[in-house]
Amino acid sequence: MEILLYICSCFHLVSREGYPQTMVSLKAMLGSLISFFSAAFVILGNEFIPPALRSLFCIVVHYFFTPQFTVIIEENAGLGWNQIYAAATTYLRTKISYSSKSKRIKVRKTNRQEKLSIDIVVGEVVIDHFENIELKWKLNEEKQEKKNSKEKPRVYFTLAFDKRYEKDVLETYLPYVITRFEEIRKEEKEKMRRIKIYTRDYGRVGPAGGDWACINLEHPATFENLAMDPGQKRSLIDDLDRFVKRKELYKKVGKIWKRGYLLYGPPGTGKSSLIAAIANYLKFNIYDLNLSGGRYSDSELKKTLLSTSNRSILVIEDIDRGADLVDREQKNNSDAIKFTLSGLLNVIDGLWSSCEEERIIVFTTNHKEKLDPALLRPGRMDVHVHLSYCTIDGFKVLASNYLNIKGDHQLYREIEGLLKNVEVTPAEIAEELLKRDDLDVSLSLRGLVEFLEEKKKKKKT
Ligand SMILES: Nc1ncnc2c1ncn2[C@@H]1O[C@H](COP(=O)(O)OP(=O)(O)OP(=O)(O)O)[C@@H](O)[C@H]1O
Repeated sequence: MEILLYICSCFHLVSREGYPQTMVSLKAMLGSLISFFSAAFVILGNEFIPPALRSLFCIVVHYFFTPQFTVIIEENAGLGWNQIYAAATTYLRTKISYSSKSKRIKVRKTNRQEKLSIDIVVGEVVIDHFENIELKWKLNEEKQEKKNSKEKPRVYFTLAFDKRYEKDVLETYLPYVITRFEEIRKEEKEKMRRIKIYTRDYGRVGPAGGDWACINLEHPATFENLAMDPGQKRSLIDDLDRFVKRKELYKKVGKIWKRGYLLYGPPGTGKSSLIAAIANYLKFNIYDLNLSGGRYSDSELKKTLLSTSNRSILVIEDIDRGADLVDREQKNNSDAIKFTLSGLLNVIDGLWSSCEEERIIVFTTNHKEKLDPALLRPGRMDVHVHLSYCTIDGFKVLASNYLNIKGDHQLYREIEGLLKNVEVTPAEIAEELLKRDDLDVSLSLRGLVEFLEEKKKKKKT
């Protein structure tokens, strides 16, 4: 009798207490059957069935019969939008790839986007894994029941997973999806951000200072199209990457999160182009502070600097003219600018010490030798980048930019030999390569060879 009651309870025909059940659902029956056979399988199987077959059975049973829990995420939450729905839409984009199992995906791209953006399609399932939980996302659409209804179809996500993880999914996974959504949105916004270049408009701005006029930075310079020594370029990119990632380190060691770069070299070697390339790379705005053109008192200067934003590059060009500033201060002339370059850097340090975000300061000069060595020390100018006359590596970048030459060319040996003997700036070469209307590769290179030979002759005489 005991055994009979146990079997019946397994089938939910009677309750464990022995009372008959009024309703027996097919699903419950199936579940009970599985548990009954599983129990029998385990008890009998220990003796008669090989272990490999037993564990395979357990996996199959677990896969097909583990109770699933489904969360429904509607597009709207009452009158407002459902944040989890929006978060899931964005988050799942990062989970679908060309190689995913989805049979259909949606792609789109605006002219401001660099890459295709991929979206989930109605009816498709996207599998995600979080810790050891498998999550099945599906986008669903239900047409409105009323015929000719103009209402939009009801769109919602279903998120199915093993019921055991209900708490983890609701309390940890979904908040994680929202956090990722916010991060992705921030990254996307950064990518779409138009970089601006700010400058002081002296004609318009009064002596109190602080106002900057700005335009979009449309400078096409990037690290790819910049003619520079490849090793130097790599180490500069690495330095920038390291710097922007080190917020916590700077905080821990009590240093202002700023980095100073000194770009030096003859005119036309790409100092301004490099600044634009850095701004394009980091998506930082540029503030161009022309010291020689402005007359600032200490307080004016502070106001001007305080009105610059975080995550920006402050550019102070031609700082060798700073020697002029020092001289003028020493003369104690009341009309003169009331600071030295070193004083300016102290002001900057003071103002930026309370900044939460990273700042870059770039100095340029054609005459590094004229600068006060105290200014060149790390902390002031952490990285010195020498932009020099064109080498064969730099020339190849220019040839690729201007003439679309990707590989080698028969005139390269000759050009390489000439570049070793002639001081020519990338700006001069760019000019030569642009001279011919048709941009015929061989004619342009031949023209460049003639130009370099001419320069070489002049050098000798
Ligand atoms: N390294 C380079 N790579 C690619 N193009 C360059 C480079 N250097 C110069 N050019 C070309 O020459 C033009 C002028 O260069 P750029 O203004 O960057 O030089 P600069 O060193 O800042 O000169 P200056 O000291 O006179 O301000 C650029 O617009 C660009 O077309």
